[in-house]
Amino acid sequence: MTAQQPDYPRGSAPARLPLHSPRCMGCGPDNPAGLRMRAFRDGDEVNADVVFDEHHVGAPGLAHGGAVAAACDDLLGFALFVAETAAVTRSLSIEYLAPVPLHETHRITARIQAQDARRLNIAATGAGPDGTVRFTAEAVFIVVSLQHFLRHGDPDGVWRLLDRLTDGNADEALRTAAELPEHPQPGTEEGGWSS
Ligand SMILES: CCCCCCCC(=O)SCCNC(=O)CCNC(=O)[C@H](O)C(C)(C)COP(=O)(O)OP(=O)(O)OC[C@H]1O[C@@H](n2cnc3c(N)ncnc32)[C@H](O)[C@@H]1OP(=O)(O)O
Repeated sequence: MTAQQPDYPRGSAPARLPLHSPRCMGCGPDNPAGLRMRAFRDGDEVNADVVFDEHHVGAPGLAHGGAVAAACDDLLGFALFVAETAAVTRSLSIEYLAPVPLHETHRITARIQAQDARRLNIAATGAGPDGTVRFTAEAVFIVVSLQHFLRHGDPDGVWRLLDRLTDGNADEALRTAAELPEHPQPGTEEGGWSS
């Protein structure tokens, strides 16, 4: 059985955020073993519903702790749209407060707690259908330039992501990134997604 991400069932006027990639383990619709989360921005918060299924089993009937951590990491990454900077997870800490049953919808909500130079502290909560918080996450993200992804990842995939984020201006974004220092400061023009 495959997790079916429900349409956005709660809240008001959320803005759907772009995928990290079609095969992203957290948000990619084309990853059959993925979590297929659909992330939304609601003011300074981001959220997504996740339904763990047989691909994500730990103990029988329950989600694997690593799958819960993956869902949190992916949603925390969407908070970068609020910060308007590219960054990567440096540390991630999960509190598993209660078992997470398969096939139940969990709403994960994340918010930036603090930003200091290149360091972003981002926190999330994950609640079951009755609103009970079953897990929380705290992470440190470190701001990086686009060169980080070009140097270490798949340049074609980065190009496609940028093309979506910049309305077809990936060429210019990548050209500009190539002229930037490796680690721009957040809040500067160089630190933004469009740089
Ligand atoms: C484009 C789509 C984006 C989607 C985002 C999805 C999020 C993800 O899942 S990313 C995947 C998992 N993460 C990774 O692959 C990251 C791998 N790690 C790295 O590449 C490097 O360690 C990297 C870039 C984070 C930092 O490298 P480097 O620049 O050498 O860092 P380093 O000098 O050690 O530390 C940088 C700063 O962070 C601080 N810092 C580092 N770790 C921590 C920590 N755990 N807590 C607090 N501060 C820390 C350091 O003190 C330092 O601060 P300052 O600049 O003030 O001196």
